[in-house]
Amino acid sequence: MDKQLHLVLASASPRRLALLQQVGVEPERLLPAELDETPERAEHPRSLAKRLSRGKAETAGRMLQTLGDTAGRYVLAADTVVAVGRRIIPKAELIEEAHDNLRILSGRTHRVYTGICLLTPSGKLRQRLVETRVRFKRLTRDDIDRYLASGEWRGKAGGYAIQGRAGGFVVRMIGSYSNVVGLPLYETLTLLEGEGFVAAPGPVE
Ligand SMILES: Cc1cn([C@H]2C[C@H](O)[C@@H](COP(=O)(O)OP(=O)(O)OP(=O)(O)O)O2)c(=O)[nH]c1=O
Repeated sequence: MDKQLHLVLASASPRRLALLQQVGVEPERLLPAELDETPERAEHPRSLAKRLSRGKAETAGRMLQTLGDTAGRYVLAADTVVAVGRRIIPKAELIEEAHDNLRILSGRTHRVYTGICLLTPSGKLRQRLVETRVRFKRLTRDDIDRYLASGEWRGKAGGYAIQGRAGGFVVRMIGSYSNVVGLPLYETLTLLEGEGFVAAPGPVE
């Protein structure tokens, strides 16, 4: 027997929604939470991903309270951070930032951390932090120029999207692929199943 939770996805990311739907989870509502994503001084990338995912869930939870819409609601949020060692490779908004990011990632192994946070109707926070290691090929000037022209880097942690052209830069990956795209599916399902979620049988559209 399937059991859907009354789930609110605190995200503006179409990729996070698509990943959830891929495994049969259909949020009842989307409630993006805008947050200042600036790291604290010397903050470790994994702490940042954890802190921001929690902040997004709590912010959306407060918004629901204001709207008087909390009864039985679960809130799910995530945050993805790319890092080389302790160095955070920021989300690229400008082409110059994307260029600098790709130069750093070229020929190196980096880590992608996604924090996920589930806020339950009784106010409990359930959190996970998932890490994937990714090694990029050495990028030529041409690789970088073409990638910048694609625009796929915009708004992406680390300045790239593995689900697009940058998939062709990946020499090796250890860990969850969905974690890199922005929502680690195994760990997310485990959290939801811990709260009683059971996916509907049969193929997902
Ligand atoms: C590394 C990588 C990141 N990303 C995306 C996932 C996230 O959307 C984004 C990281 O930024 P986030 O701040 O984690 O998420 P967001 O601001 O896009 O969405 P929201 O906070 O509303 O949930 O980068 C990819 O799509 N592919 C990749 O390969």
